[in-house]
Amino acid sequence: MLVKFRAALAGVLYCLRTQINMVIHLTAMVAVIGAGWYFQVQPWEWVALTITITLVLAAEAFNTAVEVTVNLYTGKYHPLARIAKDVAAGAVLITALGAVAVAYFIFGPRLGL
Ligand SMILES: Nc1ncnc2c1ncn2[C@@H]1O[C@H](COP(=O)(O)OP(=O)(O)OP(=O)(O)O)[C@@H](O)[C@H]1O
Repeated sequence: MLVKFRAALAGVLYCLRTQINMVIHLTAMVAVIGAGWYFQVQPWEWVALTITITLVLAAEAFNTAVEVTVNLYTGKYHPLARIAKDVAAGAVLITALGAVAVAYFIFGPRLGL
């Protein structure tokens, strides 16, 4: 069990070491938590923020897994490799847009937007 946990942790650390986007997402997460604390958001809003942040980070991790898997399969240009990576990146984009929407609904009114 501990071995599996260590392997999963190694996967997260790999993402942090190699993916600048993961660092950007984590920075945004810290900013959102700070804003939530500053504006004293409601418990249900913390739930929405937590789910949203988790989705974005998980999507980025899956995106990294897809990239590495495609690179393992081929180092050459292949239309399917492009599609696989583009779709995985698209999944991250979808979660990021959702995160912007959630942030807008929660912080927008407090910022007078
Ligand atoms: N083997 C390939 N064949 C065809 N297109 C590819 C291939 N590898 C990458 N691409 C294209 O280049 C884009 C960027 O690929 P890359 O592997 O650099 O992803 P990335 O998101 O920039 O990853 P990283 O965060 O590691 O830099 C992909 O979204 C895809 O459109």
